[in-house]
Amino acid sequence: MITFDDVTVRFGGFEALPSFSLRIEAGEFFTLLGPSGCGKTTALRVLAGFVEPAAGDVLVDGRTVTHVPSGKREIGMVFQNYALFPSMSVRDNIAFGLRVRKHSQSEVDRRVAEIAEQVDLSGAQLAKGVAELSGGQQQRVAIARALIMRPKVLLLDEPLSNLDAKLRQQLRGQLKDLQTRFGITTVYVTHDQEEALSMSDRIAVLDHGRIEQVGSPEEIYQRSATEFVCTFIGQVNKLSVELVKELAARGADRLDPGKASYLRIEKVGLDRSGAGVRLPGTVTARAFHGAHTMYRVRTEHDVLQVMRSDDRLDAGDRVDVVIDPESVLQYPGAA
Ligand SMILES: Nc1ncnc2c1ncn2[C@@H]1O[C@H](COP(=O)(O)OP(=O)(O)OP(=O)(O)O)[C@@H](O)[C@H]1O
Repeated sequence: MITFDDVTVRFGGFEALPSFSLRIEAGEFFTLLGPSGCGKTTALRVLAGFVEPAAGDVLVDGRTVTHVPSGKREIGMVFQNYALFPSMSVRDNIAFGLRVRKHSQSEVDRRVAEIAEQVDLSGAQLAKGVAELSGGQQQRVAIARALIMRPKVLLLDEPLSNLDAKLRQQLRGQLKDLQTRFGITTVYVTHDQEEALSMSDRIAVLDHGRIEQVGSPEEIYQRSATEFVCTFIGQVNKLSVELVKELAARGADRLDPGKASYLRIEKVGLDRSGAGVRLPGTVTARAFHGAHTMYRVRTEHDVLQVMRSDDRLDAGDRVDVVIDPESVLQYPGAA
């Protein structure tokens, strides 16, 4: 549906995207995830037609659009700051694109009413000025304004990052529901790994303009392909050479102590019944987070961060740390 074929983008002498290739399927909720400056917005802007690549092509529905002007690409965009017209009413903001294209008044009225209902904006809200709406409502206006043009593709550039944490969480679900309901191919840009994991069908993790891994949220998280992906997604313990040697000596002979080794914080067992290699440890710190508790546990070789759903332990408690060698992720590189 969307293809980036060897796309290279340069700003002066700097290559923001070197030979970027990616395929996004029709109807997918696809996320470009990576740290600040990794090139995700640049990739989105190439797709939208705001940045022209130095080499390579972009295809939408099998048609090359590399040199097609932005306005003719049938692509809707929602930005971080919504880019709404502050002096216009909600209704006029949503109707803007149709009016520019000279649709009849009755057609505009019909489509505004239809889209407002789909994104849950009431008649009273349509009559308000955009500044009178909350951040979350303004975001729905921005989405309605994009969707009313019936684009083939919806691009969302960090659309939740201006909102407070609680609302952001709520809107993740709403946005995903909307996308499912419309079935529209969506490309989402974020640096927030939790957002990416909870909303996406597939994710591309980017670093320095290069794709490190493309996969489902589960693949990216459970089978991180590179050390960068492993440490960028979720929280991990880097294991010492001594600890990996001990695991290897105690039966985990697939583990290579010469490699960089990681264990996700929720994979460290503190439960006698767990399967794996047991190591004596002492809890040195505890932080209660409500739904889970974080512990620091000292073992002979390492201090491990541990996330547990129960909070029965305290600093000073002796515990059995249980490590299932199958959960250890290893990568070439410095151990
Ligand atoms: N118009 C431009 N001129 C020069 N350099 C640019 C331009 N746009 C982006 N860059 C550079 O290209 C790189 C990628 O930028 P981009 O905005 O795509 O990153 P990003 O991953 O979206 O980051 P953020 O999350 O901070 O927005 C950065 O190093 C940035 O400084």
